[in-house]
Amino acid sequence: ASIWEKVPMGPPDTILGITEAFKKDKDPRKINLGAGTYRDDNGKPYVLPTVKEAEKRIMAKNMNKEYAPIAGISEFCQLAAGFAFGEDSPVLKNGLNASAQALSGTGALRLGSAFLSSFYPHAKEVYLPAPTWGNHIPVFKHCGINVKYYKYYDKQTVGLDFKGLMSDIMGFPDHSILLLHACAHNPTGIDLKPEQWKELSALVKKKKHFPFFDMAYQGFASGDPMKDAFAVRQFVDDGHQIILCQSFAKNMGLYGERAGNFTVVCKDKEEVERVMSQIKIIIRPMYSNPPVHGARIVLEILSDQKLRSQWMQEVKGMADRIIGVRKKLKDELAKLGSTRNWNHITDQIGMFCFTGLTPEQVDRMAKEFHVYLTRDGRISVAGVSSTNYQYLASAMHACTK
Ligand SMILES: Cc1ncc(COP(=O)(O)O)c(CN[C@](O)(C(=O)O)[C@@H](O)C(=O)O)c1O
Repeated sequence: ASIWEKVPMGPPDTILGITEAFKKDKDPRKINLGAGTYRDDNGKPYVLPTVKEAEKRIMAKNMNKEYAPIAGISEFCQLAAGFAFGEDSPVLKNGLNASAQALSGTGALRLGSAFLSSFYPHAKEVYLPAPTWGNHIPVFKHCGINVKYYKYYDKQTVGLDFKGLMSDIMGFPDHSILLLHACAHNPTGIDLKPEQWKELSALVKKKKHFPFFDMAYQGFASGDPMKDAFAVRQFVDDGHQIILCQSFAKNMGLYGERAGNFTVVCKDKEEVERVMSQIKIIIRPMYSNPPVHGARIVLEILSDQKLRSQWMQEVKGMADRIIGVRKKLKDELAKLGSTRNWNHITDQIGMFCFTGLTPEQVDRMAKEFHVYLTRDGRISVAGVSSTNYQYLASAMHACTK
């Protein structure tokens, strides 16, 4: 008998498993609306021109392939932190950010939960929005941090349940850890408005809660990275010492390069030293040090004003294409005679549209129409194009009328 005979078959990933099912489908009309990865209007992956230019410059430098430091390429970490907090933020000016390069957003989340698990001086449990990105749950649980939820999505209005959110957060014990999606909430595409972020910040301050920000889509929500960083900058301005997890997977199209940044905002430089020392102690036995190529690309782009502003245009172009497709899809549903209110398709923001389709309707979309989306009814809008939005609308209409 094999030593591993007791190993059970685990379930496929709720998100990445959709792509597997899509690949198996041979029907030419098939559409993949599962994983949150950008596609151009021809349904193809998009390598940003500024990324290609950055790679050319890196090649020309004939760099070596030595290990990066445990905490990664420090210029990358500083530029990434500046991109989030603002170059003129006191956090950067006074060197209060303990920042380490991470294996993209997931890696940063993992460092954050490991750090909290070892050092958070209050209850080791995190409150996640209901619903949230599926991977948030194991990222915390695997580090021994219990997960609970705060009200977020209002099924009736297919919008934000801000009252419910605020009353939950008011009711939690002081010093609770709150996971906050900085922009482009996944899976609902529903974000707080600036006024609501300010109200939430004041309440979090009153309750001494700990804000743990996940910003995986900066630039992808509104098309303006500075606007998308509003919540993070508001909370820091209000004096919260946040944790921030950043990903360059989407806004730079560096999915497979795993370029991310992890920051703990500290009270002074001495605290930064202590915190950095512990972050390095977590990283060393986990993966020792991060891959250099993705970080070098981000560094090339963020450190060159011309390349950086060209990149901002490219990010805006991606966000604008998604916004345009949302409108086309909503208008087509109306044209087909759907009597449902589909305003949420254009009210929502970022990579995802929370359609409101039930799991059974989602199953029909796959089985009868070869359209693949996650069972919570989320579609990755980037998978919709000017050549497939009509077919998609007809499938959605057929499953919901
Ligand atoms: C809220 C959130 N946070 C962090 C990440 C991590 O991303 P990465 O580690 O690649 O930087 C994702 C990606 N989530 C997906 O876009 C998605 O929900 O489809 C997809 O990439 C994924 O891995 O699931 C995310 O949606």
